Amino acid sequence: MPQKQPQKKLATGSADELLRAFKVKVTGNILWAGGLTELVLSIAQFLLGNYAQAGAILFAGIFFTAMAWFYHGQRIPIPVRVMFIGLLTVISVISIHENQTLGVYWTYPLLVACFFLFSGVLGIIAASSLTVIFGITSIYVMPTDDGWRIAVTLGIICVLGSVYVVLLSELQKILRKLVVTDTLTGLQNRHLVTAVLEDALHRFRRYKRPATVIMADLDHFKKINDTFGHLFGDQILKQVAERLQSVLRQSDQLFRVGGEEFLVVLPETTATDAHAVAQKLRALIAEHSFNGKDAKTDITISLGVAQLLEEQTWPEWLSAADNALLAAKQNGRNRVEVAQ
Ligand SMILES: Nc1nc2c(ncn2[C@@H]2O[C@H](COP(=O)(O)OP(=O)(O)OP(=O)(O)O)[C@@H](O)[C@H]2O)c(=O)[nH]1
Repeated sequence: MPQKQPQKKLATGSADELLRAFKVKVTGNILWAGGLTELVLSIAQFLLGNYAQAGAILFAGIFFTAMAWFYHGQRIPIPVRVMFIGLLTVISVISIHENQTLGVYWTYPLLVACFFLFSGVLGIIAASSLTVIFGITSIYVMPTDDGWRIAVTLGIICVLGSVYVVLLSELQKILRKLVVTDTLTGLQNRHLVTAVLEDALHRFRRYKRPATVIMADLDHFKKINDTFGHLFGDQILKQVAERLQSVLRQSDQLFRVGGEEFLVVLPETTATDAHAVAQKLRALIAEHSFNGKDAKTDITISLGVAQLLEEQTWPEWLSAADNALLAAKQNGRNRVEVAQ
């Protein structure tokens, strides 16, 4: 039985872009909200007669609002985010020192904001640092019951937030895998094809490294479905995927790009070598029968090979392989054709 090779790790293209755009929006909104809240708070402190605090908060408010406006719709650099948290931490520490318990209220939202402003481990590090700083300050300023209570509740929020971040990152990994995986065969689906082809194109243009694609399509698959049923057809597709994968190298990428259509991207491979690979794939499918739950059948596959050419775009490259596949079908199926 052919061995299935592990899938390679790759960026998820548009799924990652969506996530990045969402993060940009969230961090941008936090900066806006933080800046505007500071402006309002500075007025309140001014009216209460706390002029030094009002001045510090006003400075922070103007700075953050300006940053939010400046980086509107863009990724906010980490140093700016660190400044945001750092400045508010200093203000909170002063506030705890001046107002005791009343000053502690602002530490909780600030702690939670760390998890939104920084992703993954960075968020946990930022929140832990704040917990330590606010905890020590509270115990120092209010050494009896209050200080310890505050330190413990801050610690609990930090731990819960960290657990949530880890959970979220695991969930993100699973979702990323689901987005790029064909659920029937376990192969990569067409989601990553563009990224992989563009990468090959880049290597070709920059380092003159060859790359070739093989477009493969099962022959008369409709007949298999019609004769044995769709479930049997699914079993065949799974087995075909396993057989194809078993022949390929670790560096080759196999995709299921359509119902009974597969794409192989072979980096560092010329059309001559890819033709040999395609022949091997063809023979592997044609030479042994496929066993489903209640039936057994023979099947063949047609393949089109195209090496990336100078001045070709990736859609033109793919289209060349498609045309070669069409030629293979027209010339009798169960054969390999190479793009001219
Ligand atoms: N079982 C199963 N069948 C599928 C799946 N996706 C597509 N198909 C079937 O694949 C068949 C493709 O048929 P055609 O496009 O006519 O191609 P063909 O019969 O293989 O003929 P040629 O490609 O010309 O050799 C259709 O019957 C689809 O229903 C799937 O996920 N599972």
